[in-house]
Amino acid sequence: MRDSKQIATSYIDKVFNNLKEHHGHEPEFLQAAKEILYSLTPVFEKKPEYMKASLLERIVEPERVVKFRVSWEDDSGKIQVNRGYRVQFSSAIGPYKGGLRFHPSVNESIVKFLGFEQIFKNSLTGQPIGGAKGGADFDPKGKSDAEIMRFCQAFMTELHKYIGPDVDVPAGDIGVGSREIGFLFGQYNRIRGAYEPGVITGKLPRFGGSLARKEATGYGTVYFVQEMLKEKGLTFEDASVVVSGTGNVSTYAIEKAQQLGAKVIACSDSDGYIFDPDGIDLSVVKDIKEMRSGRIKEYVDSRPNATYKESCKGIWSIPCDIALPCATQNEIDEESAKLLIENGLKAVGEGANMPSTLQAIQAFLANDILFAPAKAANAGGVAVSALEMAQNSMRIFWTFEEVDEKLHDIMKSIYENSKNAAKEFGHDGNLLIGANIAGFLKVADAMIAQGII
Ligand SMILES: NC(=O)c1ccc[n+]([C@@H]2O[C@H](COP(=O)([O-])OP(=O)(O)OC[C@H]3O[C@@H](n4cnc5c(N)ncnc54)[C@H](O)[C@@H]3O)[C@@H](O)[C@H]2O)c1
Repeated sequence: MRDSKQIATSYIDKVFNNLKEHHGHEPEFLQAAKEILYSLTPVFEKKPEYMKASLLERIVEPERVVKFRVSWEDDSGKIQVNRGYRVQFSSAIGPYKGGLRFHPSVNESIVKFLGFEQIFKNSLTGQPIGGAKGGADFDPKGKSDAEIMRFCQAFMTELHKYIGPDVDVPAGDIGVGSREIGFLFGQYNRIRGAYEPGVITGKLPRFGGSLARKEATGYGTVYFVQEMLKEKGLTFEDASVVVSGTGNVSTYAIEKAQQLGAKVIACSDSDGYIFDPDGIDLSVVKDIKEMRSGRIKEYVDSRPNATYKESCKGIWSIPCDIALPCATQNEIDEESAKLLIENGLKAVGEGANMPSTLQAIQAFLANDILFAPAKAANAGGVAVSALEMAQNSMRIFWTFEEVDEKLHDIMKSIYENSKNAAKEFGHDGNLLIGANIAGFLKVADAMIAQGII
C-alpha cells in the first residue's frame, strides 16, 4: 500500500515526465515547472481531490500561446524582422497580467517560464489578476528612439488583437521601460480609436500611470527581505549588500536598502560590475543609466575609490551579508552560491525572476541562508500594476505615499501568507515552498469552482 506522499510524488512525476516529453526543447520552462511542481507535493498529499481534478495537467498548459512576426524599418531603411510572443497562461482569478521583455534571448521557453511563474506570483499579491508574459527577440541596445518607436508600433499592431483592459494587461520587463510602454500605449489607442488606459501598466503618471510603480519591484523586494530578516532579529541597518544589475529593479532595491541604513557595495550591468568600498553613490548610477543610457564602467570616472571588473558572475565573489540578484535568470549558479556562503552570506532576496539555479537554491537552503524566492519577493511590481489598473478603472489618482503604503502592506501579507503556508504544510521556514503553495491554492480552488476549464 503506497502512502499519500508516494502517491503525490508519482502523480507529479507523471505530469512532469509528460511535460518533458512534449516540451523537451524548452529548458527554462521545464526548470521553472520542476521547481514549482515538486514543491507542491505536500498539497497533493493533503488534498487528493486536486489530483482527481487533473489540476496540474491543466495548469502547466497555457490557455493560449500567440507567436507573431514583427516587421519594422530601421534608420537606414532596411526592413528588420523579429519574433513576438504572448503567452496567456491562466485567467482563473482575473485578466491575464504580466510584462513584456525585449531581449535577443527571448524565445517561447523563456516567455513560458516567466508566464508560468507569473500565475502564482499574481495570486500571491491578493489582487484579481491572472498570469501571462510576452515579448520579442528584439535588442533595444544601440537602437535610436525612432527605431524603438517603430518596433513598438509594429509589435502592438499585432498584439492589440489579443489584449484589452478586461482581457490581458501587459506591462514592462527587461528592455521595456516607460518609453516603450508609452509607444505601445499610443499605438494601441490609435488602432482602437479609444482611450483605454487600463490596457497596459507602467505608464508615466501624466497619462494614467501610478506613482511608485517605477520603484515598486525594487522597494517591494527590500520590504519582503526586511520581514524575513526581522524574524531572525536582523535588519538592513549597517548590513553590506550586493545588488546585481542596474536596471529598474536593481536601482530601486539599492535606493530602499540605502534608506534602511544598508551599505550597498556593488552593482553591475550585462558587461561587468563595480565595487565601491565607500558605498554606492546612487545618483551617479542613475545619471549613467537613467539619464545617459551609459555603461556601469563609467561609474569609476566619478568615484576614484571604486573599481570595475568585466564579467557579471564575479560580483558574487564579493563578501556581503545580503545578496539581491536583480538582473536576470540563472545568474547565481551553485559555484557562486557556495562562494557567497563561504564569505559569510546571511540572506538572499531574489529581485529578478529565477536568478538562482535549482542547485544554488539547494545550497542556500542546506546552509540555513534566509532565502526570499522571486515569486514572493519581486511581486511588488505586479501588485502596484494591479493598483494602477484599479486607479484607471476608478479614474482616481493616489499619492506616492498612498501607493507605497499599500505596497508595503501587500509585501508584508505576502510574507505572512508564504510563511504560514510553509508551516501548515510541514515545511516551516521554507519560504520557497510556502510561496508556491500559497499562490497555487487560490488558483486551484478557483479552477475547481469554475468547472472543467
Ligand atoms: N520591472 C519589473 O517591474 C519587474 C518585476 C518583477 C520581476 N522583474 C524581473 O527583474 C529582472 C530585471 O528586470 P528589470 O525590469 O530591472 O530590467 P531592466 O532591463 O531595467 O534591467 C536589467 C538589468 O540587468 C542587466 N543584465 C541583463 N542581462 C544580464 C546578464 N546576463 N548578467 C548581468 N546583468 C544583466 C542589465 O544590464 C540591466 O542592468 C528580470 O528578471 C525581470 O523579469 C522585473
